[in-house]
Amino acid sequence: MTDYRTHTKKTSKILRLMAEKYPTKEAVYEKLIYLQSYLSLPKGIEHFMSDLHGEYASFFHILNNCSGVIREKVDYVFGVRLTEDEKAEFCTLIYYPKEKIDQMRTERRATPSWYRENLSRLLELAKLMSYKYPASKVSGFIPDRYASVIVELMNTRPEADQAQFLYLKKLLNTIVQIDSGADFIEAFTVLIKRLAVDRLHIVGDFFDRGNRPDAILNLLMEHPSVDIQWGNHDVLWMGAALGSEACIATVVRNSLRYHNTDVLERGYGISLRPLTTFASHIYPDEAPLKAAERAITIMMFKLEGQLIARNHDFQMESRRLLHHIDFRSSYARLGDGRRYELESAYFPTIDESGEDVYELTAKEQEIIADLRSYFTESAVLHRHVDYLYQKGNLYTCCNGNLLFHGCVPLNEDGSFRTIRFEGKEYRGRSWFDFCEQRAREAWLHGTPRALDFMYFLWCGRLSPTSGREFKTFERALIPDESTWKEPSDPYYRYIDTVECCEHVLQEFGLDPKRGHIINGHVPVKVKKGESPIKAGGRAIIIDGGFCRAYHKKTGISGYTLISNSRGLRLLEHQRIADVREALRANHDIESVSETVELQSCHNTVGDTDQGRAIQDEITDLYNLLLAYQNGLLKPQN
Ligand SMILES: O=P(O)(O)OC[C@H]1O[C@](O)(COP(=O)(O)O)[C@@H](O)[C@@H]1O
Ligand SMILES: [Mn+2]
Repeated sequence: MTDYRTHTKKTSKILRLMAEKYPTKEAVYEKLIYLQSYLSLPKGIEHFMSDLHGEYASFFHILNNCSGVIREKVDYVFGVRLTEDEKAEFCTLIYYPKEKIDQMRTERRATPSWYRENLSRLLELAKLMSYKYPASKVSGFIPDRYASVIVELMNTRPEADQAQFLYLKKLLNTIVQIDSGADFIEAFTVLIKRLAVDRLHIVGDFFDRGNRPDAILNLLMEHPSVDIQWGNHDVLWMGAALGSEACIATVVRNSLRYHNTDVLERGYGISLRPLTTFASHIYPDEAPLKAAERAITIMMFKLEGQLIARNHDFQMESRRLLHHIDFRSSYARLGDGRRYELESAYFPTIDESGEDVYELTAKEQEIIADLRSYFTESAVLHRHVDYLYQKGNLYTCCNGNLLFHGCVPLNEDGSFRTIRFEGKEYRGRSWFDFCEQRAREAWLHGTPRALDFMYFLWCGRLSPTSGREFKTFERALIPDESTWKEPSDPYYRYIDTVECCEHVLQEFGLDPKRGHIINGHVPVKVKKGESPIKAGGRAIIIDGGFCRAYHKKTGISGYTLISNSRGLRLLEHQRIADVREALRANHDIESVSETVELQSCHNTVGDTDQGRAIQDEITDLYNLLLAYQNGLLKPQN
């Protein structure tokens, strides 16, 4: 009885709230008709990318050419009506409208007929691409200032009727005559790009290696529909911004290694001056950058060592190695019991005879405190980190697929690994949920334990974003490369088996037979014949190496995975293009397309997560209509 009453009370509360939004029967009809029919349209196009690693030029181009989709649509619409050169030039106009128009003006080719011709081509393309969307959604994609004229243009049917043909001609002529051709071209290109990508998923690693992660994030922040799955490099920077000293030292070290100090200094206003001055003092024989890298590396090992010592649950004891250095002989004893010679025996900042090799010197403390204040006070960095927290998660379940950067920790036999942490046990999804919660604690409360945790997420063997035992100590200090190999989680082997994929999908509440796992983190060595498609398409690893440093390894320059109404398709981007190159010769990134999965029937909006939410709304609307009809609620007139 009580249950029934609470239930009806709750229902009528929902109905009353809905009645405020839809006060008349007509308003309910309108919404119901719209939602019901929307469910039958093809599902929106999702694009997935990962491991952007600061490669702004490539990302900018791929965002502008919508991963190659625009070129395909142009081919489809204009086929042999335009020559290859004309199509290439038209594509460049869509990718870079402002720059292309400037170029045409400088070359005195921007004639009224050029404007008219291109506007009419853009209109034709936009019309074809809009068929997948309800009209109201299309108008939402049009930049406000031009909405009414573009809607008018989109509604013309010149092929059906002579009067319509003349009407369209007049519209275009007037636009050009009053000198607004350039504005309208630009507005159309915005619309076309929105129509090409309904949702963008970035499966982690914005930062490090490439030099403009800040510009990537600025660009992305303008995109209307994005979600992010954090990568290990992202959590490292997030931890640094929030004040973790171990994260700060590592970020600075990575930037120095890749000569990317501009990101820090110019992008985020973080001065490395105190560090470089100090470093050139203690390593006078080294070049300034090298000296700074050496100095911060030792600080990083000290801070990391302290952090590992106070966090046994991270299970990273094997990474505390400074105290295994025999400073007199300049050898270090590693976990395998063997002694390895060090690259250098010179450790001016370590008190070799002292009690604690992990203690920072007074000067080091001063430097890290300075750096810490720069990181925690950089407004630009904090805007980016807030965005990563707002749009990002450790994993995302979207339309039946599971997205995360690294791995689900497994045992050697492929079962989920149980992880003990602070007296509790976690495995599979519960471990992801715990890790995400702790990462959010760092953002919301900045607790020391959560800040330490961010470092663990960056490089912990059990971290879902890493899943590798980093050999930073060996890579930095021991020339013998046999010590550099980083053992990784069994997940990275098992992911090639259908059984493992199904097990993981099920663990995250997804249909094991229909879902896919989408990961980044591990560069796919295409050159060596490795495929990004695992377990017959149940998992796809889309780290194609946007980052230049990895091109040699992967042999390509990045992937975009595309999910449309017919299935999944992978685009392999062949070589980097940039704006100048595109404008000079209308060059595009060449992309090779591979079908991962082709469905026999089209997926509709009704088959998506959004579709299921709409279905709920429809049920509520029917109930409201019923309440209006049977007098439970009174509609307004
Ligand atoms: O997530 P990613 O891109 O694989 O980066 C982490 C890797 O980078 C490293 O820190 C190596 O970096 P370097 O190439 O700069 O030496 C490895 O130890 C680690 O496995
Ligand atoms: Mn990674």
